[in-house]
Amino acid sequence: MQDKVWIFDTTLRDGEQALKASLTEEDKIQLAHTISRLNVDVMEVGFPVSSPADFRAVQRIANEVKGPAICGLARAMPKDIEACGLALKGAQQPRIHTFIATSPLHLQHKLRKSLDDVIEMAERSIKQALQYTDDVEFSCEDAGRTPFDDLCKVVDRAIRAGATTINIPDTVGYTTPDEYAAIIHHLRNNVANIDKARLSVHCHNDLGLAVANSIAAVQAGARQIECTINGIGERAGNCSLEEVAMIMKMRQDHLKVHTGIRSEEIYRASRQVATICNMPVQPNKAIVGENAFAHSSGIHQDGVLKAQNTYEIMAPETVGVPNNQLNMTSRSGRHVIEHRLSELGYQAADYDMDQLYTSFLELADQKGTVYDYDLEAMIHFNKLAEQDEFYQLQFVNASSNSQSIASATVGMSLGEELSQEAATGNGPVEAAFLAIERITGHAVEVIEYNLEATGQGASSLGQVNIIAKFDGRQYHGAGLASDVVEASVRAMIRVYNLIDRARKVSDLKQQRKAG
Ligand SMILES: CC(=O)SCCNC(=O)CCNC(=O)[C@H](O)C(C)(C)COP(=O)(O)OP(=O)(O)OC[C@H]1O[C@@H](n2cnc3c(N)ncnc32)[C@H](O)[C@@H]1OP(=O)(O)O
Ligand SMILES: CC(C)C(=O)C(=O)O
Ligand SMILES: [Mg+2]
Repeated sequence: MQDKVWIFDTTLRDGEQALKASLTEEDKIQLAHTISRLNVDVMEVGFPVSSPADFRAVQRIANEVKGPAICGLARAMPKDIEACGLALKGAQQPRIHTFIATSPLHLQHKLRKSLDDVIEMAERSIKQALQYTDDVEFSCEDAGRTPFDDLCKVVDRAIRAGATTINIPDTVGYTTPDEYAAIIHHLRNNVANIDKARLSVHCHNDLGLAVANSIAAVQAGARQIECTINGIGERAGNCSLEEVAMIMKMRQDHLKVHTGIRSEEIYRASRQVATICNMPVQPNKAIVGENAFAHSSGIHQDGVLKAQNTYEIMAPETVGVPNNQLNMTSRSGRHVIEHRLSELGYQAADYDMDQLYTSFLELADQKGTVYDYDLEAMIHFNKLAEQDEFYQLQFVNASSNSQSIASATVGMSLGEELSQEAATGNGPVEAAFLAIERITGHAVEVIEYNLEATGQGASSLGQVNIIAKFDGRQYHGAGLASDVVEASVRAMIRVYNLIDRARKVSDLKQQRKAG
C-alpha cells in the first residue's frame, strides 16, 4: 500500500500575500469552494488576526465549506491564536497553524529573541491552540537556514507540547533539493518523537526550486506538501499545487506515493485563481499554461497525430484541459495540414499539397498562426487572394468622457454601397463595435482583445489584435492606427472581411458539390 501525501493548499493565505489587492470575502468564498473540489486535505484560508475582513472570510469559509480541514494562521502570540480559534469555530475540522522563526538571522534581527525564548513561545501557543482544536500545526519559519541541532530541539519540544503536524518551511527558497531532503532525513533520524506528528514541507520559489525541493522532501519521508494553485505566493511564489500533484500522479511508479487530488479539477481551479487574483498564468507554465498541451512544430505534430504519447506524457483531459492544440505555424509540416483539412471535410484529391504548402509557408511567415479559414481560402483561391475586401472603413468618430456614455459613429462601404451607424457603449471601442454590428447585420463574439503600443513614446501606434468567434469558428483581425479606437475598428472590420470570405468559400464548396 503506497503512502498518501497530504496536500495543504495555502492559495488563500500565502498565495494571497502576493496580490496587489487583497481578496474580498466573496472572492475567498468562491475560491474556497473551487479549491475544496480539488479534494485537498487541508485548506489554509487566512490570517484571522490580520484584519476584520480576513477574520470574517475565515469564519464564513469555516461555516460554509465542507470537506477539507480548514486552517488559519497565527503568530506565536495569544491574541493571534485566540482570533484564529474563534474564526474557525464553525469548521468541521478546524486546524490552527502557528509559527515562529528559528534561524539565527531571524532570531537576531527580526524577533530579537533567543532560541529558548522562541521555543517557550511556541510551546505556549501550541498549548493555547489545543484549547480550540486537537489539530495543531507548528512551523519553524526559515527552517531552511536553521542549524540542524536547533531545528531538532524546536521540533522535539513542539511535538511534546502537542503539535500534530510539524512544518519545515524553506521560507526564502534558499535550499537545493539534496540539502532540503537532508534536513528531512536528519529530523526523521534524530528527533525521537518525530513519528507522533505528520512531517510537512513548505517551499518558496526564489531559485525556481520549490517543486523540486518538495518532491525531494517527500522522497526523504515528508507526508504533507504546502502549495498554492498556479504557484502564487510571497515574492517568486510557493510550490505549485498542480505540478506536485501531477508529478505524484504521473510518476507513482517511481515515487511510490499518491495524493487525493481530483486532477480533472485542476484547470478550472487554475483559471479561476488567475482571473480572481488578477495573476495571469505564463503560457509555458507546466500543467496549466496555454501552451502546456499545444504543439507547434511539424515533427511533434506528426508524432502526436500518429500516437499522442510521443509528445504528451499525460492527456490534457487528465487535468481538465478539454483538448490539445495543434497550432499551424511556419514550423508546421504537411501532416498536420492534411489532418486539419480532413477534419474540415476535405480529401487529398481536393488540393495539391505541394502548392498549398508553399502558400501556407508564405502566409505563416507573414502572420504567425494560420487559421482554418486561411487554409480553406488557399484551397479555393489557390493562394491567399489579395482580393478586394468587401468591407472598407470610411470613417470613425468616437467620443467618451468621465461624465457621459461613450458613443461612436462608423461609416463603411459594403462593396459599392455606403452605410453608417451610431451606437453607445461602456467605452468608445464597444460603441464602435456595436455600430459595425448594426452595419453588417451580424454579431461576433470577441474572445480576445489585445492592445499594444508599437513604436516609441508619444508617437507610438496602437496595435489591436482581436480573436472573434462567428458561427463556431474563430477569426483573427489586426489593426494599426495612431488612434486606439480606429485600430480596434480596423481589426474588427478585418474580422468581418474574413467572415465574408469564409462565406464565399463555403458557397464555392456547395457549388462544387452540386456540380
Ligand atoms: C513567512 C510568512 O509568510 S509569515 C506570514 C506573513 N503574513 C503576514 O504578515 C500577513 C498578515 N500580517 C499582518 O496583518 C500584520 O503584519 C500583523 C497584524 C500580523 C501584525 O501587525 P503589527 O502588529 O502592526 O506588526 P508588524 O507586522 O509591523 O511586525 C510584526 C511583529 O510581529 C513579530 N513577529 C513576527 N513573526 C512572529 C511570530 N511568528 N510570532 C510572534 N511574533 C512574531 C515581529 O517581531 C514584529 O514584532 P515587534 O512589533 O515586536 O517588532
Ligand atoms: C508561515 C510560514 C509557514 C510561511 O509561510 C513560510 O515560512 O514561508
Ligand atoms: Mg510561505
